[in-house]
Amino acid sequence: MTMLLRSRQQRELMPKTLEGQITMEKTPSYFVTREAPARISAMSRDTKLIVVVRDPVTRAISDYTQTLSKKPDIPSFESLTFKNRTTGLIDTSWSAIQIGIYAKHLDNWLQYFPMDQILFVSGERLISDPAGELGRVQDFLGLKRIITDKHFYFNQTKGFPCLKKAEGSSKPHCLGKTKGRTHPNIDPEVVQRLRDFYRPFNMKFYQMTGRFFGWDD
Ligand SMILES: Nc1ncnc2c1ncn2[C@@H]1O[C@H](COP(=O)(O)OS(=O)(=O)O)[C@@H](OP(=O)(O)O)[C@H]1O
Repeated sequence: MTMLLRSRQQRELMPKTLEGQITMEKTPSYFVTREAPARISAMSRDTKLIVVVRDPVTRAISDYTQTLSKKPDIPSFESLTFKNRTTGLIDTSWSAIQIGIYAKHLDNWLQYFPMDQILFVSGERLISDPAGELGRVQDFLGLKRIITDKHFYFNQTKGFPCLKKAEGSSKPHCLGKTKGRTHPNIDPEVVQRLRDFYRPFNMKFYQMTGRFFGWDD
């Protein structure tokens, strides 16, 4: 569901939750949609919010890779990055770049939700230590730590951790074909320019969340 609904409509679409159950909904665009915090807060002020974030530069390239897979004729990443390549002025209106300005989006959410109702999961740690990251998610949701490192194995071919057994099955489960696509090589100067661009926003984001995500090493 990518469309944002009015709070009453949205509540009606959500399954009924019994005592002891948690209803979850996942929509990537909520985090960057201006109206989302007000509407979700109107639906329920107690909603807990979980956001997976990764290095905004890699995120932008991943976003571009996804679009490229659907529209192979789009201009290069390098040309979309700049408003003016000569002056190095970055096109912050390009969604692939805009979405990675996490501190700005978080500011918008903090108008409606306290920080302790928002959990940021590290996309990098989700790959290198899935059980550790999911431990944080379970704690945040007030759940027992049921999912541990025993549930995962690292699949070298896929380059991601996979579940040893999928829910209701005895077979392993890995991420689908559209996850972990190979990214195109991007001009290192453009990557560096983007690193410089994001650094102050990343610093602000680390400060706001109290977590150092390590994107600026
Ligand atoms: N579990 C887990 N751990 C770490 N990384 C993950 C995970 N699931 C998805 N991904 C990566 O996120 C990128 C986009 O996937 P999404 O599932 O968010 O896609 S979507 O926005 O819902 O369409 C996509 O990035 P790329 O690998 O760069 O294409 C996915 O690989």
